[in-house]
Amino acid sequence: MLEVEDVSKRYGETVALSGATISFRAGTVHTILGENGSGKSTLVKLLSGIVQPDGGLIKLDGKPFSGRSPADFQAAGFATVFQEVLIAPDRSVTDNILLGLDGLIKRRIARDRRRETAAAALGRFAITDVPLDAPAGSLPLAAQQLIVLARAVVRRPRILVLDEVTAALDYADRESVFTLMRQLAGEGSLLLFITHRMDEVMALSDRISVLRAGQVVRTEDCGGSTATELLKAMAPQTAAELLHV
Ligand SMILES: Nc1ncnc2c1ncn2[C@@H]1O[C@H](COP(=O)(O)OP(=O)(O)OP(=O)(O)O)[C@@H](O)[C@H]1O
Repeated sequence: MLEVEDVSKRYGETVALSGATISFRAGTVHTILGENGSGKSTLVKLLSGIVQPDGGLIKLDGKPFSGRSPADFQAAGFATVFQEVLIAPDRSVTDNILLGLDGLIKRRIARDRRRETAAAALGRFAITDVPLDAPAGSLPLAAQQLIVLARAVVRRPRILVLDEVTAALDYADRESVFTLMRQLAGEGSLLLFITHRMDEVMALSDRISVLRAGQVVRTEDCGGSTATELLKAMAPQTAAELLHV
């Protein structure tokens, strides 16, 4: 469904990604595992149109995808939830969830349906009650994280990229987000899940790619390696220190 082929990205002297090749399948949760600085966020930015690769190709449904901007990627069915919570603090929760959607689907959602649409998106996974009319900036970080997740879900993306999104959430909401991810994958979407939490990786993933120093060092089905083997692939030095191997 989605392929990243031999993709490279440098920032000045720093090589953030080097010859990265990963094939992603529809209907799967595909986890990208890597240490800080391994290139995960760069991959996320490439797959949301925020940065362009220096070389290589992104393919969608077997054809080169030439999107150059976030709007192009959104129109092609991508949605990304970033590590940093991006909200319009003075706007209501409803406005924040529907932000940009009116333009995207080329029609305005009728006024009376706005709250209903926002509530339905949140209702798919949020356990914590999030007041729809409150200014989003007045709410705790965890509620803001739920808002940006709902903003992605309401678009019904084919490809949903979640970059370290569970850190701010409490246990119940986190579990519920995981259930949603499995549901969306079951409905045929591709879920790209960026994390460095091994417990989440093993519980959720269908496929796993490991990034190290900008390179994809392996892609395999979950269960192909133990958590220890994945840790060794991701961070050999840390693994050696922790495991005395
Ligand atoms: N805008 C930038 N300018 C210069 N260097 C950058 C920039 N963005 C990323 N880098 C560098 O590129 C490399 C890969 O960074 P990236 O943020 O993709 O890694 P990451 O795995 O997402 O790390 P983290 O988990 O800390 O977000 C790092 O060495 C980083 O310092």
